[in-house]
Order: sequence, then C-alpha cells, then structure tokens
Amino acid sequence: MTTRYQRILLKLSGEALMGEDNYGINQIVIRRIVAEIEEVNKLGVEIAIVVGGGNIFRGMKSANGDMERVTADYMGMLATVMNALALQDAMKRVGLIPRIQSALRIDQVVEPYIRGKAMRYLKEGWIVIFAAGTGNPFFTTDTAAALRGMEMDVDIVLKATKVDGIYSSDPQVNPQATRFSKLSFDEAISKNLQVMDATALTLCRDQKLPLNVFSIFKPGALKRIIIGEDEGTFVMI
Ligand SMILES: Nc1ncnc2c1ncn2[C@@H]1O[C@H](COP(=O)(O)OP(=O)(O)OP(=O)(O)O)[C@@H](O)[C@H]1O
Ligand SMILES: O=c1ccn([C@@H]2O[C@H](COP(=O)(O)O)[C@@H](O)[C@H]2O)c(=O)[nH]1
Repeated sequence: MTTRYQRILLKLSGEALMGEDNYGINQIVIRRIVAEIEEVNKLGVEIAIVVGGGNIFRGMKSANGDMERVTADYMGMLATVMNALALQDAMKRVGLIPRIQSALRIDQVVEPYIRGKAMRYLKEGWIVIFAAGTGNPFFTTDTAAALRGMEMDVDIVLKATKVDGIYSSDPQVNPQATRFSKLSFDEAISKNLQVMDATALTLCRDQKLPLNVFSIFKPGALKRIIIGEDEGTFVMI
C-alpha cells in the first residue's frame, strides 16, 4: 500500500490516555492506541512520538499561587516520562520496538535525547518516543512536537487528541462549534483556536511543516491520514 507520508511526528495527548477515567493511564485505551500505531508501523512509516502529560500533571494549573511555575512545569515534564514508559511497555507487548529519549536526563530510566541516534532508530523502523517535552519550563508538549518534528525532518505533525479536529471554538464547551476540514496556520493563530498553542503553530508555519489534528479515539483515523484520506483538520501555510 502506498503512503502519503514516510516519516511522521505523532503528538499523543496525555489526556487521551486516561480514557473515561479522571486521572492516570487506562491500559485498555493505551492498548487500543498502540494497535493504531502498529498498523501504520507495518506500512513501513517511520514514527516518532511526543507524548503529553495532561492526564497526570499540568504545570500551569498547579502553579496558580500554590507552587512555583518552574517547579510545576518540571513535574509536568516528568509526568510525560511516566506516560512514555507506559507506552513503551504496551508497545513491547505487541512486538514493536520502542526507544524512549528524554529531554531531561534520567539516565537510569531512559536514554537522553540525541538527535543522530533518534534518526538512526527511525531508519531501523523502530518507534522513538520523545519524553519530557522540550526540557524547558514555560513550554508545552505541542511545542516539543513541532520542535522534534523539525529536527527529525518529518513530513507532517499529527496531533492525536480527544476531539476530531479544529473547531470554531472548543467543541467540548460549545456543541454549536463547527469543524474546519482545512485551515491555514495564520487563520489558526489569528482566531486563537486554542487546540494547539501559538508557539507550536508558529514553529510549524515558519518551517512549512504541515499539521493534521484528529481524534485518536476514531478507529483507523491515523492510518487513513497516512494513506492520504481526509480526516480531522489539515493545517498548512
Ligand atoms: N477550537 C478548538 N478546536 C478543537 N479543540 C479545542 C478548541 N479549543 C479548545 N479545544 C480543546 O483542546 C483540547 C486539546 O488540546 P489540549 O492541549 O488541551 O490537550 P492535548 O494536547 O490533546 O492533551 P495533553 O496536553 O494532555 O497532551 C481538546 O480536547 C479540546 O477540548
Ligand atoms: O516542554 C515542555 C513540555 C511540557 N511542560 C510541562 O509539562 C506539562 C504537561 O505537558 P502538556 O503539553 O500540557 O501535556 C505542561 O503543562 C507543562 O507544565 C513543560 O514545562 N515544558
């Protein structure tokens, strides 16, 4: 089967990993997500993943006066390492070969981010999971996805989240919101659509790196994007 994209950066929502639970990692959900990734891996697509941490800890929420923002952000980045470990475990169970690289050094647990090594893993057909975001406070894993996507020279960033695309306003708050099938980066930024932070959108725009936002809960959606079908919202220059 021919694919539209040969190398992708998949941004996996941390919040999606908790499924219907209020917190943490739901094993059934994680197995379902890994099955979607496995399908695409079998097509020969090189897959790099940045995983979020919102199911465990978000810096900004916890920093509201109760905690120093920088400390809260480091906690958020560590949360993404936990998610990466859970993903790695689930991937190994189905015979995939995952490698985690962390932007923060925790050498006993995962290897540090080394671009050349990550590129080599991708060429081997192994799946690279980037943990700890950018390694810097005041950023998000969406920005890490744009950054690592550029560094890995991927064809597209795919943001897999809980909603099936970018809407005129948050569809979880406004049921009247309408979905865009295509959008330019400038429109997404100027309309302040919130689904992805402006830093990430700006990085993608400036490097002409396309983005597709889609629901990770829709079976087969990831594969459909890979083979060139319309799914979610496509954002380009
Ligand atoms: N205009 C919009 N279109 C679509 N979703 C929106 C919009 N505005 C806000 N959202 C919300 O943005 C959420 C996705 O972004 P968010 O950064 O919160 O999560 P994530 O990146 O998927 O998860 P995590 O931060 O845990 O990795 C959606 O669940 C949706 O409710
Ligand atoms: O580069 C980064 C990435 C993340 N953080 C902190 O981690 C949490 C979780 O990440 P999400 O993108 O929200 O899933 C985030 O709220 C930040 O506190 C960071 O500081 N730097």
